[in-house]
Amino acid sequence: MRRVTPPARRFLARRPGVLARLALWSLAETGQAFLVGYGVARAVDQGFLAGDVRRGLLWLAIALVAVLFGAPVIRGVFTQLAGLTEPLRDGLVRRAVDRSLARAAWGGAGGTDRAAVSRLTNQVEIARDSFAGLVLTLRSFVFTAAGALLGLLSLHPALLVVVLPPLTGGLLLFLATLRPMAAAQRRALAADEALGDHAARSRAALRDLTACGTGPGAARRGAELVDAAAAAARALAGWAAVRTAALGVAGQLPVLALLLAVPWLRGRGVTAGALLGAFTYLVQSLLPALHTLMTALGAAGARLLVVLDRIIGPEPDATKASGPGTGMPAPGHRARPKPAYPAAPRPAADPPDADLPDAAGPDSADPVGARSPVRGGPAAAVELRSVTLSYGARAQPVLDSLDLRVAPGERLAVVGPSGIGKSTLTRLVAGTLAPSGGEVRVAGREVTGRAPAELAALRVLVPQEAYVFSGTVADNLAYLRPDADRADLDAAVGALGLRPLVERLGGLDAPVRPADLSPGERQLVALARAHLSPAPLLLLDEATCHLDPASEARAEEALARRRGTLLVVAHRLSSAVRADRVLVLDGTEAVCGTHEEALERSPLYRDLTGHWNGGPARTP
Ligand SMILES: Nc1ncnc2c1ncn2[C@@H]1O[C@H](COP(=O)(O)OP(=O)(O)OP(=O)(O)O)[C@@H](O)[C@H]1O
Repeated sequence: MRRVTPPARRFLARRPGVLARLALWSLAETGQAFLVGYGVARAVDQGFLAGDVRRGLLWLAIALVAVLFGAPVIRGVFTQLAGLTEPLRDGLVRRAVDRSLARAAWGGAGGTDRAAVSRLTNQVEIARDSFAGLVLTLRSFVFTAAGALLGLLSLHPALLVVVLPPLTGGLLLFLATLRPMAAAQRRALAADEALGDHAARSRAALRDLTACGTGPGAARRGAELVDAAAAAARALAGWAAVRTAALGVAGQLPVLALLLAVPWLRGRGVTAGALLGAFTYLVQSLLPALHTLMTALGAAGARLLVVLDRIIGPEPDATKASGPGTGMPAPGHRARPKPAYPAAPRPAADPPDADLPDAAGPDSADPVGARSPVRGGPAAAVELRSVTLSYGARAQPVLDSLDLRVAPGERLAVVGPSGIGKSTLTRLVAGTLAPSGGEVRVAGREVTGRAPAELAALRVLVPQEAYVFSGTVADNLAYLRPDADRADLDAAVGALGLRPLVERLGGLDAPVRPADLSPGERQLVALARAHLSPAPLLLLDEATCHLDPASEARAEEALARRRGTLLVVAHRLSSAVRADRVLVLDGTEAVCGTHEEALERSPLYRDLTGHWNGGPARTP
């Protein structure tokens, strides 16, 4: 109230003409309210009870004309009302836009004010409608009540003694609920905005969520916000119930009091006509006006205060806007930018290979919670046991009873014609696809059904379409290893041949706009990120397809030098030749061996190498 009152006063003070015209039309309402009860009272006392039917009918006709006169009065009021509501709406829109632009300017990229849409549309409309409703009802109540109370006084002062106490008592009771109701309304709006903000951020970060496997975390946060919004709405409904009870008391008690006081009033000389007139005032004018006022004040008034405060009140503290639970950076957050979900599960910050079964001692940390099933010997880096995969109950299997064992530190190239199942195999090994039959193990641990965070500790999958997010170069590189220092980042940049790109962008702290990078450059960034990852298994699914042969060779060599196992879906002969072994997928057949063995045993591989060499198929 304190914050909203001064600008509201200034707003009204600038429009004396509109207010004067509104008051004139409202005065007509006072006369109308007065005449309705007064006409009924005189019709009874001086007309029908006095045996003068004509006079009675004349007074009734006067009361009727007063009622009918209500229509042009309301029309006049509405015409003047637009002179208040429309400038208010324009002013609020201007204010909301100014504020959002200012926030965007402070926040820079990612610092935009996502609640602005809610303020510009929903909240401004709420303010305009609530303000119009309030002006209408408040004004109507004041002028109608003045007419009705004047009428009661003119009929008999004793009538006021009976009617006023329950009326004011009910009003006061009602006014006492306004403050807690406004607080509940504020909480409900805040919860609504937080939910909207979360939904907008989640939509913008869908790729991050999928890439990092943080979808369940974001969904949990969304569910919390939905619960909070529901709780706020319930609290609001609770106060609305209290207000309705207060309304009942204020609305019905005066009539009841008047009924009970009839003998007492008669004893004080109140005539039957005056009593009827008093009931007319209550039932026809005062109580309906009071009812509308209470409803409007309780709902529209509380809403208006809260919404005005959000639009013209002080800026919320940006640092508080994203509490620790939100997992979202605050608008204007300038500290080292992180991907949209910093709480995303990341691989354990152990040194590289700490997770390798052969590197881990008996007491070393076991983030996945399982050990090699083979006692005394190192588990295979990748192990497929009779793995079958069909995309559908009746579909032909893409992989059929495939057995494979890749030793720790080995480099395996997977080759085969388009659509044969190479990506399917990498997704199975990565644990993002469950086999229809058989078992997939990475570092001795079955991957199917594991939580994304556990999978992230075991392997990194770099797909063909490399993912680069808005942030600095360093953010992008260190995403899978947040504790990497400058020397680590620099080493990865050098190893992957990324230095010209980093220099062109302006160094490790320079911002990256993914759209400004070529597909090959994006692949280099993704490969350097994978290079830094502590996960012991690297899966490259045509992750170098946009690189020239020299860059590809350099990247693959760097990734192979990194301690750990490398599984590469190859699209060039050189890639297969560099590998320790080649897995040739050929429908239901699969051949696995060194390059020479594969050439010898697989006609398909011979065809492929012939094609890759640009010449006819080669037979050894
Ligand atoms: N989600 C899916 N639903 C149904 N079928 C799919 C799905 N994903 C892949 N397939 C089918 O499975 C087969 C193997 O696809 P996969 O992407 O694994 O082949 P690939 O060897 O990686 O092909 P490419 O070299 O063209 O990338 C294809 O016939 C493909 O149409």
